[in-house]
Amino acid sequence: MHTPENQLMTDHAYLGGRWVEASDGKTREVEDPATEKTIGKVPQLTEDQLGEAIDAASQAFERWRDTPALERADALMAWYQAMQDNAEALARLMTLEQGKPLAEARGEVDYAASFLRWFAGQARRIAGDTLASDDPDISLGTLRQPVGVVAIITPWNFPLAMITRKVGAALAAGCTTLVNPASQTPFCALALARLAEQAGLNRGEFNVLTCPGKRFSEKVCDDNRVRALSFTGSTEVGRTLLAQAADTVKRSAMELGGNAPFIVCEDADLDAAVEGAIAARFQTSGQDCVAANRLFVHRSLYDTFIERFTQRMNDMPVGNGFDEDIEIGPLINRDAVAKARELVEDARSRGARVLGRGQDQAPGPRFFMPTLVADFTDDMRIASEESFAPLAPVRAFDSDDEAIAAANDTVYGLAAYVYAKDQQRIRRYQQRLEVGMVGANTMDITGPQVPFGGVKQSGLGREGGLEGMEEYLETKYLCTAHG
Ligand SMILES: NC(=O)c1ccc[n+]([C@@H]2O[C@H](COP(=O)([O-])OP(=O)(O)OC[C@H]3O[C@@H](n4cnc5c(N)ncnc54)[C@H](O)[C@@H]3O)[C@@H](O)[C@H]2O)c1
Ligand SMILES: N[C@@H](CC=O)C(=O)O
Repeated sequence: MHTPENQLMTDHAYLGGRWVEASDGKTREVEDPATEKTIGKVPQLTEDQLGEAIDAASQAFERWRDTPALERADALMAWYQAMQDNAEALARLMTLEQGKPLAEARGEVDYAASFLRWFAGQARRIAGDTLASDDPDISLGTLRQPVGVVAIITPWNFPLAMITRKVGAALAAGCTTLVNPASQTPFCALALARLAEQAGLNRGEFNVLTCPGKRFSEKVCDDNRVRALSFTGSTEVGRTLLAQAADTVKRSAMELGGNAPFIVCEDADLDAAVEGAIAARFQTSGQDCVAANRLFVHRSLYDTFIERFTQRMNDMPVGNGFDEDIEIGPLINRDAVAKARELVEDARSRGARVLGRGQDQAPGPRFFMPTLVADFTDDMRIASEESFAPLAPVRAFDSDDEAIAAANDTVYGLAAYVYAKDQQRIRRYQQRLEVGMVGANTMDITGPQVPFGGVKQSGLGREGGLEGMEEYLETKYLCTAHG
């Protein structure tokens, strides 16, 4: 198991600062999606062990919440440094279990580590207020305090960054954390735990608990000591978790699915728009919550856009993420490929034009060749479903009002992109698009310092930025009578 690809690979879960197997010996296999070969096994912790983890995190909270902010910041910085020192091993592990091309995996390691550095800084900026009092003998103020033990459930598409964006903020605030990583990508999470241990987070502040998501969510949602639930994943599972968290009235942060529109206006720089659309649609092999899921192009540019986009798309190398120059890796499982194929067939049967190299060129059962579906209409499934595949539906529009109405015609509201030159037009789009994030003339919108999150059924709350710690802090109001 300890090949050069996976020197950080650990086949034990991390509970209360100890490396443990499942008490009933049960394990689950993890596969390399590119080859479908088993790369290792991780324990499936029992319900009792999850109870032990809650005990450990609760005890750790008693100590961690009173640890000086500077010490919490130092621990996060040591963890950041350990990630940087092991960046290549982490990236290779990610490509192995998640499948993303190595260059993208390296980018994610850097992105993931950046949250630890950012929140190390923010740990020292937690501040309450002094409020104006109507009575000179009474002083009024607020105190910011950590909410307590936080349960965290994360997806497989960004196996490091979706953890550090939450855990960095929670630990900085003084909370302790119980993380349940996606079953497809537990090794990245366990590698993070190894590095956290090196950084001194080894007494229950950060637990990585491998087991089925449902077992984890039922246990933590039932326990009053767990005061917050932070989830990143699909809207469908998010709804279930919100209902579960309601029983013990937990603080809930939800980063859910998207259906991002990518709008190319009549005055756009077409070359930039094509490059932006290629990146926004195909990064992470299309498995990105902020991926451009629907392309809207002004009719005056439509045919040229399709021609250039298709040319560029057909040049993208598809294959194992470890191979040089690969731009599109495998999808996470065969169901994802089957869904993408169904979406294409549904669109074709309703009159769309399907462009691309064809699925018979796919280098294996988990690969989906990048495909453009031209002239999509509202009755097609691709108009409303998140494809999570390298599949780009495009259609023409005639006016900005029409594009905005079409873009907003979805239950999702995570990200949107607009390409245009006129600044007033850009402003209008930014104001009227019903999303949490808008990129204008760029698709590169994320970073540790920005408030990432969605509106409508794309979620509740923001991660990163100044807002990212709010989920993990309570405001206590203090009223003091003097004399
Ligand atoms: N908004 C964001 O920041 C963001 C970021 C990344 C991914 N996503 C979304 O995540 C989805 C893809 O990820 P996915 O397929 O892993 O999503 P998913 O909802 O199927 O799974 C996410 C996590 O939830 C767990 N889970 C599944 N069912 C559960 C249940 N009943 N109870 C408790 N836990 C359960 C899984 O084990 C996994 O760890 C997409 O919809 C994507 O848009 C959103
Ligand atoms: N691409 C997102 C994660 C969503 O899948 C990010 O940049 O944080």
